[in-house]
Amino acid sequence: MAEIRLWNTRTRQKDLLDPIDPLNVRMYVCGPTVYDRAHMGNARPVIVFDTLFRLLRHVYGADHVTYVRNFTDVDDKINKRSQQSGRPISEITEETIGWYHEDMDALGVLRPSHEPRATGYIGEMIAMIEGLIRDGFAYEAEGHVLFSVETYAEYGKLSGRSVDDMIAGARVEVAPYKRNAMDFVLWKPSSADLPGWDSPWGRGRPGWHIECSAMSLALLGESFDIHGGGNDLMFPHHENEIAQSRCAHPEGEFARIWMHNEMLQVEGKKMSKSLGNFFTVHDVLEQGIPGEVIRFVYLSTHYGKPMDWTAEKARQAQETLRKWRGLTAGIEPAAPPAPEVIEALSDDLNTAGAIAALHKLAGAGDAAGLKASAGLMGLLQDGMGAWAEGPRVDLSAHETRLAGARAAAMESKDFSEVDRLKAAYVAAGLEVRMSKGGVELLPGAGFDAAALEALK
Ligand SMILES: Nc1ncnc2c1ncn2[C@@H]1O[C@H](COP(=O)(O)OP(=O)(O)OP(=O)(O)O)[C@@H](O)[C@H]1O
Ligand SMILES: [Zn+2]
Repeated sequence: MAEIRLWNTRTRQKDLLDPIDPLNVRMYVCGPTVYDRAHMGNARPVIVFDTLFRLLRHVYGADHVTYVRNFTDVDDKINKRSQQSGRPISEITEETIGWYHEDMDALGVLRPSHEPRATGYIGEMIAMIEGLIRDGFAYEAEGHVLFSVETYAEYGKLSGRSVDDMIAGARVEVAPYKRNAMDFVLWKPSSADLPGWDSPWGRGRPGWHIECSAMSLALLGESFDIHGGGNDLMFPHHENEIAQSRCAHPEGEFARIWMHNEMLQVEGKKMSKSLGNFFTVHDVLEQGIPGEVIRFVYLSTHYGKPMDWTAEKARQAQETLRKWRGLTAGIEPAAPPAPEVIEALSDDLNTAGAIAALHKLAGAGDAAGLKASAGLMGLLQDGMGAWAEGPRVDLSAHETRLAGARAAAMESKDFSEVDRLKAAYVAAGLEVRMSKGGVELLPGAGFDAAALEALK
């Protein structure tokens, strides 16, 4: 059996994955807050942990892995969206979850074993909060329940911060009823116009952090193998999850391995809704970029490194996938996938190394090995390759035509025909490269063969 090693934020080293129960390897990943379409940054953890899910299923057996990714469907951002738009909350969350499934399916992502919605686990959250109050880890104040960070000596250990650092670095909400500025909300009161549930502390709603603690406990138990999410969640969200879960169930370990993906960036800054520097997965798919091209681009960079999305990366990925789709058309995948690919993935999910191994398989003409190994990474899946089908247009005739027009224009000094052709090629989704050496036409993501046909 392949040995899987994963970088563990908690221990700051690559740890061997030694499942608590190899017959049920368990992973929890923080999912989206559902009030808007997922942006390209949000897709990164989804693709990363889907690839890990696929590897775990391969190594331990598809029936021996439980993967939970939640939907946060109660949150102040959702309330605000509802108030601004005048639409009911349930309508917004249902619609957003539908979009999320559509978009992630298009990226070749498997549905997790469970996709719990926070609103389905309010009773479990209340029970956990009651236990925390009973055991002295939390207190009630003015209708709120707060977790007292001073009661948990290891608070801040995951991200390696002291409580003083955290106070200095974080935008902590100062409230008169807090005993310590770092204490965080487990439960808060709801006015009549906000969603609320009856509780021992009056009608209210949960804080964000307790949602993940309650859902992971209900579906995975007190101890499980892997917890994942973006590194933007490490503090405070994951510190708070740990504090709540470890104090509510001191006999359990909560999560053994903590994995954090780095951010998708735009000009050196995290792509985020608050900065407004985002574009959605839906936008990119609508531009005609196939989902598996997006997936390939993401997997080309190790999850632990920041990355940018660029049109050039997408173009190269599309070219490679087109070639590989041609090579593997009608071929049955070999079983099992190539050992080099499994080895790379087992080394802290080295997807870039695995893609290098796929290139070698393709270079050696091992179509069956390529298909099986790419399949393990969610690439070259059946039913996702329609974009690569259909007759390939012979661009060489167009290249000759443009080169001829240019040669004529050099003589006549009238470049109007060259300009007309160039504009038509660009409009058809081609990239036009003209140098002294010659003319090259490269199909981009939005390539439209029909538009070329129409070119007179
Ligand atoms: N730029 C990014 N790159 C990679 N992962 C990201 C990025 N932005 C958010 N994520 C991840 O997306 C997942 C969903 O998070 P969530 O729904 O809370 O995002 P969000 O709060 O809507 O995003 P934003 O940070 O833009 O407000 C989390 O695991 C988070 O770490
Ligand atoms: Zn979480």
